[in-house]
Amino acid sequence: MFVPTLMGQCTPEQQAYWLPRALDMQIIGTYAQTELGHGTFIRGLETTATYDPETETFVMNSPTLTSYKWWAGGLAKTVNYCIVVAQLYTKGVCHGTHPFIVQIRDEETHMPRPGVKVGDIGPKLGFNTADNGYLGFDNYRIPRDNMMMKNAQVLKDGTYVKVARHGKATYGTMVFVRVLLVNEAAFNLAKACTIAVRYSAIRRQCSPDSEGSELQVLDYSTQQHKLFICIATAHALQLNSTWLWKTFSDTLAAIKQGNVDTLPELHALSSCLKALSTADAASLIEQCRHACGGHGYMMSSGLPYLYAFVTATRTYEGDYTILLLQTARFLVKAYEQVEAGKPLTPTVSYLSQAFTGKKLPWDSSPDGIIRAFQALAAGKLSSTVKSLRKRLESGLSYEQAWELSTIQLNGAAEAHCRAVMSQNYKSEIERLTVNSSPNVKLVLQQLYKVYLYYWALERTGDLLLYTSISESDIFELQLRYEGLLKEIRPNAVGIVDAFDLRDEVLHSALGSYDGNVYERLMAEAQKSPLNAEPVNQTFHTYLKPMMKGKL
Ligand SMILES: CCCCCCC/C=C/C(=O)SCCNC(=O)CCNC(=O)[C@H](O)C(C)(C)COP(=O)(O)OP(=O)(O)OC[C@H]1O[C@@H](n2cnc3c(N)ncnc32)[C@H](O)[C@@H]1OP(=O)(O)O
Ligand SMILES: Cc1cc2nc3c(=O)[nH]c(=O)nc-3n(C[C@H](O)[C@H](O)[C@H](O)COP(=O)(O)OP(=O)(O)OC[C@H]3O[C@@H](n4cnc5c(N)ncnc54)[C@H](O)[C@@H]3O)c2cc1C
Repeated sequence: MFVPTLMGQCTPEQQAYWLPRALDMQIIGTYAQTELGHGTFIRGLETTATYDPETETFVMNSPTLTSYKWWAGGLAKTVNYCIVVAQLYTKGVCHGTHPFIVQIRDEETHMPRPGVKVGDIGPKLGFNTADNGYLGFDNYRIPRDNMMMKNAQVLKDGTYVKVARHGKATYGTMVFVRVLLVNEAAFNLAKACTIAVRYSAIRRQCSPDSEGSELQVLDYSTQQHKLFICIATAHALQLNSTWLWKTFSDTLAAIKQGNVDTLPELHALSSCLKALSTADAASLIEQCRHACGGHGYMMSSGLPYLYAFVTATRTYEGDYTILLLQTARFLVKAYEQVEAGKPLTPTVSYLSQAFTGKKLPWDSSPDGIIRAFQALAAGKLSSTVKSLRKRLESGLSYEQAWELSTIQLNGAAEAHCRAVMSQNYKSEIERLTVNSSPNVKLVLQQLYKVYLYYWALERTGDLLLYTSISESDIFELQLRYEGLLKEIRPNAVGIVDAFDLRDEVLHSALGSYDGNVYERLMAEAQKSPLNAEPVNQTFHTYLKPMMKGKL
């Protein structure tokens, strides 16, 4: 995040100085925004940067315990520079949060600079190879030029000048990383399903027909139900990430030309796609672990590590709930635009046809299911706006009415995101398989249908509310879904092999290409320090005295 922020928040002159140093690793930096007391609410950050025109420096301070920076990766022991997000004061006025480049350690000795308090935050659920740190300042001075001045400037005399065309331009790095995280979610989920599918082809358990041999667990319908949605979701996330990256690049190009019109839609999209992709990836990686039974619980399976790593992505760079609420703000505005007969931006354009007051006729084709997901999102949005307005009519302020409606707002944003993801999944497959063989197309279509049927069956309650789907339609869809799992089964191992992940990347005794699961589990077990000696010292120190009654 250090380098992208240098690129996105510095003037060309600042970039010319800082970027070569960072890219050559002459300096190592991190992004220190979150504090002990505030992560989500950026406007509530407490670290201060007060401009002193006498010395042309900013004085950095951490006025409270809760103002200590907390979490930044590599901050504890590795980095010598930081981007610090702090409340900017000049001429006695607070201008809100701004980013600053702050040297925290000596470039030769690596000692913390006087006035800098830095350390490690301690062990975490995962991410333990990153020395996430804390950081506080005591009247620590940095040169005026170290304020990142692309979007706002403080002149030598302390005059504050706003440059950016958009009020949230300083949040740019977060948008960029949210876009990257969709890809990260796809990649890690692909790893987990490669491990779980390969293992399920090796693992044999139970014999449904008592005379026959034991089945590969991958042959069980319930196992296919657990795993094939993971493969389909990895594809859906990968294709959505490609699409989102293009949307991001187009918006960035427009911003460079001075046009910020598409930024709100990019923010709404990157927020909900980051939220849903990281949440889906984390829960499906856990599902892959379940699918591997006891051996999935071994660290040597690679799955606990993957889960611990990915579940953090649901929180960092904007918590799941918070980001969905950002998308919900955008959706409520889109609803109002429909009411006012105004045009809508592309990803919400489906809303213009949606508020008919009638249930959408159910159509179980893939296109029909996407339309049903859109109807569901529109229906939820409409009910949410009704709740919001009812609360406003009862005399509540907008903020109070909004707060009370946030559960529904999140539901509407989640449904919208699922509709967008399904639509993108379809259009990206079509775009990318124009020249593919019929068999490749067939397999990709099967996985795509698994995704649609799975989520339709997960959301039958909502579909009953907002479409004309009947009990027999649901029954028929269930049978079709179960049939599809059997069609995919013969290709399942080939499909995960096609992710093309090397054994070194998977790092799993269960998921290696050669399938030597039991040999690898045993080899990994031999590495346990407890196997280094036949009798452990604890026997002599504790067990023997206890058994002899001498403890
Ligand atoms: C593969 C890479 C691995 C990288 C490892 C990364 C390790 C982790 C790093 C981190 O976690 S860094 C810290 C990240 N922190 C966060 O993400 C904090 C989350 N919080 C926020 O983003 C914001 O505080 C908020 C929730 C968006 C709210 O901000 P604020 O209070 O300032 O705004 P609002 O009043 O809610 O909204 C006003 C207005 O602004 C629009 N808006 C908000 N954010 C953006 C944005 N990024 N871009 C464009 N527009 C934005 C928002 O939609 C509102 O618009 P209107 O509705 O008023 O039109
Ligand atoms: C592994 C890891 C690495 C990180 N790396 C960095 C880094 O490099 N740099 C950095 O600056 N930060 C980093 N962070 C911090 C991270 O960005 C924050 O933890 C994250 O943004 C969530 O903020 P929070 O911790 O304040 O959670 P909180 O906001 O305190 O969330 C707690 C709960 O309150 C809920 N909540 C909060 N506000 C509202 C609201 N308005 N409405 C409804 N519910 C609400 C949340 O949904 C959540 O359920 C990292 C975090 C982790 C876990």
